[in-house]
Amino acid sequence: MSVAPVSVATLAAMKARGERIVSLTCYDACFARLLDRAGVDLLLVGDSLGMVLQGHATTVPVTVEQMVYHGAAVARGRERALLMVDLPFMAAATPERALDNAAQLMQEGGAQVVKLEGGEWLAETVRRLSEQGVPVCAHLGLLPQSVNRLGGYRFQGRDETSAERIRREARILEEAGASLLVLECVPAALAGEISQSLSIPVIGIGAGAGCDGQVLVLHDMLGLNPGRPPSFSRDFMQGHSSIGEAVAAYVAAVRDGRFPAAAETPY
Ligand SMILES: Nc1nc(=O)c2c([nH]1)NC[C@@H]1CN(c3ccc(C(=O)N[C@@H](CCC(=O)O)C(=O)O)cc3)CN21
Ligand SMILES: CC(C)C(=O)C(=O)O
Ligand SMILES: [Mg+2]
Repeated sequence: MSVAPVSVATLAAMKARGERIVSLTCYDACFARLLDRAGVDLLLVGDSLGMVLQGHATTVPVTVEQMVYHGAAVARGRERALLMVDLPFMAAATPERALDNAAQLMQEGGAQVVKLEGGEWLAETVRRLSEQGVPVCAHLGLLPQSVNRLGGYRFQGRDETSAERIRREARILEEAGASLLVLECVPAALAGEISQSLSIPVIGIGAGAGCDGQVLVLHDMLGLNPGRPPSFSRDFMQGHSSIGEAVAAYVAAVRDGRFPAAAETPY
């Protein structure tokens, strides 16, 4: 028996009902099948694959072609879960480039939602994409594609000026037509406030339990991070003897609001 596939409308309805949205990154068909069957709602083919799979120090080297390759693999494994793909570094540098690259991600890469990193400057791009029928996920807070400007992977929005900028940009991108928002590494109070004030679902990573949903990098939550895992992650293999069990435990913990706990909420 098949199940109704998840759409951005499904996620909006979940937010309206107060049901938490469960998301993980996913880069291949095998994991897509496993995560889909475990009840993950939203699969993100993240450009984090440049670090996790390819061994780069940042996500900057990742290309649109590589996102298409992994997107298509995940698309072949999924059935119910919605498939979101990152536009990688510089792929949304102009609205025209963003439209061309989003077309490729959707037509060849199986993307059902396209995610892009950045604030107010992307409003026109979000409007154009959404006019063309592309569901867009905005991404604010820590922007890993800007690591060379930022000088490291640090929490954002910790002072009032920067918090107010994130609030404002979230509003602007929603008004421009974004269907979803990812908030990465921002204080829980700020993320909770933005989640309540926006009508679109807000998915947090390192952003506390007050968001409408949670996302983690798959390898981090399976304890496969070779270095020190980010402080906001949890190793769900602890106490579980299979990957399927660990993923099911993550799904249940997010749904019940048990993840992230205080220990995984640095600010
Ligand atoms: N494996 C992996 N996990 C991720 O969450 C992730 C990636 N890769 N690659 C792309 C971005 C980069 N991200 C990162 C990477 C490191 C930290 C980190 O170590 N943060 C410190 C806090 C730093 C500070 O605010 O001073 C931490 O302890 O969490 C955070 C986000 C999130 N994304
Ligand atoms: C960390 C998430 C949100 C992401 O953008 C990625 O995995 O690339
Ligand atoms: Mg990304």
